[in-house]
Amino acid sequence: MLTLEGVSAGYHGLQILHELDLRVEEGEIVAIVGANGAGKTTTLKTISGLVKPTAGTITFNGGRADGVRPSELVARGLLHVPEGRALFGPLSVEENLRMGGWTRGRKPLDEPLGEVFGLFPILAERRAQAAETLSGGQQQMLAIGRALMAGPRLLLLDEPSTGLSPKLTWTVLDAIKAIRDRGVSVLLVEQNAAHALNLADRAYVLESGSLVLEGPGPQLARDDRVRAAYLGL
Ligand SMILES: Nc1ncnc2c1ncn2[C@@H]1O[C@H](COP(=O)(O)OP(=O)(O)OP(=O)(O)O)[C@@H](O)[C@H]1O
Repeated sequence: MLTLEGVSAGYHGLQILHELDLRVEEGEIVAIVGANGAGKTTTLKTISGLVKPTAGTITFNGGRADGVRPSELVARGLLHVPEGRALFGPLSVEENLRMGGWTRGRKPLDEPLGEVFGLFPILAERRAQAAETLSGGQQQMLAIGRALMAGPRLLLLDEPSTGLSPKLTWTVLDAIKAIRDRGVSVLLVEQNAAHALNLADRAYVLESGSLVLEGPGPQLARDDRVRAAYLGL
């Protein structure tokens, strides 16, 4: 579904990512864990076309994805939910969700809207409330819900548990599993390695812009280097 081969990228001539090889298969939850500043967000931005790679190739769903405009990638089913969520604050929950459905053109949005409300019933209850007045957890659900409105094949999620209480974190993590079970692949970036490794079918460890380990989530969680560096054990 998604393949990165030898991908390097950075900002203003400063290289941040070094020759990344990474893949996400259909129906997988894949996590990237790493410390602050390791390049996790930059990796997602490079995949979604917000940062241009300086080397390497990215393919998505059988076609080239590097050098492609972000809006075209969205139309092809590659959706990025950024850290900070980027909601339309003064607009209502329902208006935010409907904006997410722009790729469907003039088709009615009742069906995808119903699916999002089924996944996150709290959003149905709050459908008329301004996005900026939602709690942090509700805003995260809305950001994910808005991406789902486009009918994604792959969701890129940047730190979905940031700022959430433990209970809400589990609500969001359970929703990510439910999304995968509906056939959407997920690439998840998390500083909270315990959560990410627990959830992921496969995971990568990113250190200073290089991928240094790869394996099934639970197996990486048992790796001594991962335990010492990222799980505080
Ligand atoms: N727009 C930018 N211009 C210049 N440098 C940037 C820019 N965005 C990020 N960087 C730098 O790139 C490096 C990687 O940042 P990135 O945000 O990808 O890391 P991260 O692993 O997501 O970190 P965190 O967990 O703290 O969010 C950092 O050194 C950061 O300062």
